[in-house]
Amino acid sequence: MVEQAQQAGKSEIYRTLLESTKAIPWQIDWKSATFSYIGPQIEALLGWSADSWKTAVDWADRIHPDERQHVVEYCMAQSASGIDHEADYRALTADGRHVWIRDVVHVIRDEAGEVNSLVGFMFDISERKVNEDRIDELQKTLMALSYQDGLTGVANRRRFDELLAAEWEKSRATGAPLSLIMGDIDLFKAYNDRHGHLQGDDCLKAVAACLKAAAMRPRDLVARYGGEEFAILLPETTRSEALAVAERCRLAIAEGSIVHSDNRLPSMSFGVGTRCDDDCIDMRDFVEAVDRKLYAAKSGGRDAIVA
Ligand SMILES: Nc1nc2c(ncn2[C@@H]2O[C@H](COP(=O)(O)OP(=O)(O)OP(=O)(O)O)[C@@H](O)[C@H]2O)c(=O)[nH]1
Repeated sequence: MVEQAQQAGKSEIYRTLLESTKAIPWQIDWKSATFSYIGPQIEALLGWSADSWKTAVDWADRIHPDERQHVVEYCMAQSASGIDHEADYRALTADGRHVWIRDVVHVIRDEAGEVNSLVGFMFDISERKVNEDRIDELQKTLMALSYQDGLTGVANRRRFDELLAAEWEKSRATGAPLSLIMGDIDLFKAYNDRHGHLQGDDCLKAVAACLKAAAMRPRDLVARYGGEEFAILLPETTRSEALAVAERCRLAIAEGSIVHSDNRLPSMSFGVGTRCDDDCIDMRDFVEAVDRKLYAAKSGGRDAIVA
């Protein structure tokens, strides 16, 4: 009698403890797939009353459709194999929102070793998920910034080098032409001396914008190669198409100006090269050859294109 009373007292303590935690305890009978217990705290979290959780189907129906199939299949397979497991998913609330849940599941076996029931805790991990999403976003932003020129916003040298290597390999493998334009602002030192370094910076930004507007295909890449030199990588672009892009760049700059001061932009010289099947030289030699053409355009009088 005393033992029974003690036992009942203990159960009461356990229940009080279970129902005062933030984690939500639950139990499912494996054979009938019905809830034998779920903590009343579930209502505060999701809005569904404890007695509305009758079967495993109620649980599955309240999982976000994007992860429902995966989560249900995974939990069923682990449970059937008698393996403790956990799953993260968005649970539907009674008012149509979703809350990120981590369900931690323990498999209880009977004396014969057969799965008898599942017991677990649901944890509200929405705050953690929000933080994880923020960290993911920050990482993406950092990644993008590490490939961007801080002044002009176009790709930086690092991005250019990586993409050139990748596009070079693609071009070699497929035989598709790959073109490169190298452009350098003419007499930029004099421009800086006349207008000041800050106006020089604005000039670089305006030039970058003109080049971006001229290289329009999705795979084209405008990069700041260094100082006042820019590179434009043009995958699957023939020599004559690349020449047309270079001419568009030259004209855009001739017509462009710095927005706030209305100062005209200095002219720009360009070298253009195309990797074709028959002149499969080394990638570095290719870049150097295009650079030599650029300097030929400079020594020929500037504001010119040499292909
Ligand atoms: N404002 C500004 N100037 C820069 C930047 N990077 C390089 N420059 C300047 O660009 C100028 C390049 O001068 P040079 O290499 O002598 O060539 P140039 O005067 O353009 O003459 P050519 O190339 O022969 O037409 C230098 O004065 C650099 O200081 C930058 O980020 N901002």
